[in-house]
Amino acid sequence: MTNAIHIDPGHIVTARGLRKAYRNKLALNDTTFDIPAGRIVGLIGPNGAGKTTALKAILGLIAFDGELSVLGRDPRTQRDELMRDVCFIADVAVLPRWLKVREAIDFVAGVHPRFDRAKCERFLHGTLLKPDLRVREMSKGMIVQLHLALVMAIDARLLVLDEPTLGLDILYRKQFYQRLLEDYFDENKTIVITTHQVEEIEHILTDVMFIRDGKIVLDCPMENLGERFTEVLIDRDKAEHARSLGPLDERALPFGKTVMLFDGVNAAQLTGLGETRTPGLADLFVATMKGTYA
Ligand SMILES: Nc1ncnc2c1ncn2[C@@H]1O[C@H](COP(=O)(O)OP(=O)(O)OP(=O)(O)O)[C@@H](O)[C@H]1O
Repeated sequence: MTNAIHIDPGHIVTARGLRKAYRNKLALNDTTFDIPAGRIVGLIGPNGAGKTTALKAILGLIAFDGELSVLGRDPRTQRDELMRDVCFIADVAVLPRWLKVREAIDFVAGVHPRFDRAKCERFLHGTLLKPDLRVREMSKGMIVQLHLALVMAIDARLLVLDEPTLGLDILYRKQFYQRLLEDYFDENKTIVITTHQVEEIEHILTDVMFIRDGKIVLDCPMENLGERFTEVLIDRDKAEHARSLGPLDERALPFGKTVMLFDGVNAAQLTGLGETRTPGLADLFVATMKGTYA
């Protein structure tokens, strides 16, 4: 049965029916998705949804059941080959505190064949990160800058980022994503990012996947969200009729107004109910995940 899945050569990741059980908890439960090349995919889900487990499977760091192809390889058996084309940062707290900037560069240069030292030094130029500065002397934001410089100097086809900006202030977070977009991403690269900070990455994503209880519950290119989902500011006297169309979610606003979110309801049926717009990713996330902690 192995290798029975059809793998589209344009896809960087093909996952079919992934399953990972931790004692009595299913972290991945028939998880199925594709990641095409040249995309920036947000894997978004509540705490404990299985995001990190999915990334660990992609990186060949855990055992699991199901079919998974990453850059045409099985991460369980071809991890070493795979790592030549894949780059990841788990989180920014992993660098040892005694490490100097120059040693961090030497280390990555030693372990990663696609690391471009000159490019890394260009990224560091103009920052406060001088070669002899130690990690313990850096602020959290400076550690992120170092990480960014190290990671963006690696010419990897797939970059995997698990909560890359956790614990950092909004200025650094914005800068991180902006640089990722401007200085790293191109059509030959694919980026997978997990995060809770939906609003900040929304504008750089090309695709979004929502994961809940180990299952992909939404998988959609950003440009198609508007076709599928509509938010309507319902006129007071239209609420009953609107409810009969089965909104995914409903929330009250001041002055007796109501906002309803519809999935796949024809635009023609919604006109006349009130003002319509495409929902933001955060509202969509909240609506989709309702009842998670119930
Ligand atoms: N090593 C482990 N041993 C036991 N259970 C684990 C282990 N790793 C993860 N789990 C469980 O698997 C589930 C999925 O965890 P995972 O870390 O993938 O979630 P996540 O979506 O990344 O969550 P968060 O947003 O909180 O980081 C959780 O219920 C978690 O408790």
